[in-house]
Amino acid sequence: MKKVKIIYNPNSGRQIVQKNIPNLVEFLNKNNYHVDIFPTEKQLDAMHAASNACKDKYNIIIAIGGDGTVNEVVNGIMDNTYRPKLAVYPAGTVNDFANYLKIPRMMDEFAQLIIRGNTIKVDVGLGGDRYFLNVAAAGLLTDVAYKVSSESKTVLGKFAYYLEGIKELPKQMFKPIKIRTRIGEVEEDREVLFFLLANSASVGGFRYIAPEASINDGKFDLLIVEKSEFIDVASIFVKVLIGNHTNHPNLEYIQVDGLSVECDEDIYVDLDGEQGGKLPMNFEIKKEAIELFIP
Ligand SMILES: Nc1ncnc2c1ncn2[C@@H]1O[C@H](COP(=O)(O)OP(=O)(O)OP(=O)(O)O)[C@@H](O)[C@H]1O
Repeated sequence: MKKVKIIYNPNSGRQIVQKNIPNLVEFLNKNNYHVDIFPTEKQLDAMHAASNACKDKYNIIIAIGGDGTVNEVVNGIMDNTYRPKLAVYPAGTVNDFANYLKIPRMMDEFAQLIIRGNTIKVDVGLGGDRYFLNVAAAGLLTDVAYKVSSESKTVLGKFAYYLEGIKELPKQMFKPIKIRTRIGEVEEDREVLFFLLANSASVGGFRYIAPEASINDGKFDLLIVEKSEFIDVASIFVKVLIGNHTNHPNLEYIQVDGLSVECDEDIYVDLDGEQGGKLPMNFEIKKEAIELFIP
């Protein structure tokens, strides 16, 4: 009998998906799976629960929540050499990675995905001492996520991010950060508004921000927006919506297997939508480190 651990955040997103959990458990039990559930109460609960599930040799972990919960579960799994297969049941406001993989939100479709058992090994990023599944980013707009309260996210969903983003634009728009990047042996001083390392193509609800990204190629897609005037940033933003921004003159878009960023300013790095410490930071990729259920 396969052992399944469900780790869920009762407060993520609009708290709709969580109502399906009893049905999911019943369905899995009927199909001969042993299921234990663990509701999180606070930060890092999901990480510890995932790490314990590895030690207790669960076959499958189902993470139910937003990108923050999924990030914690990934961190818990990556700390162990025995790694259960992971299924992400999206219940958050954005859930980029699950959207990218087209994971269903309907309970019966999601349950079928577990039973069918199709999986793919995906790359996992390491930023400093914390892992990330989808994105590491710093600069313009990245601290938006921290400024949106959990209540407003629950009510407004992902529009809360955009509303908060628009409010923040005038203040932060023209504040470039001085960084020194090292890619392989090449060091470069740059003034940038923003950079991100993406694993999948979809970040922050923008589906095509890293259009060439592949989740198992052992590479990150690095996108750097150089110091720019408002008009250029506006044109990049519009192009990002349809994914034809990558050859914009103010932007660099390349694939890398690692990156190191130095910076003298107090700049936070966002890992999968959560605060992940400050620059300077080294970023590495762990190729095909976790096995994920896919439709
Ligand atoms: N019971 C809880 N109540 C409040 N916060 C929690 C609880 N359990 C965990 N958390 C914290 O909330 C963070 C965010 O949760 P999660 O990502 O699941 O939801 P979200 O913020 O609604 O979704 P998204 O990340 O897609 O915006 C988690 O990283 C965790 O630290």
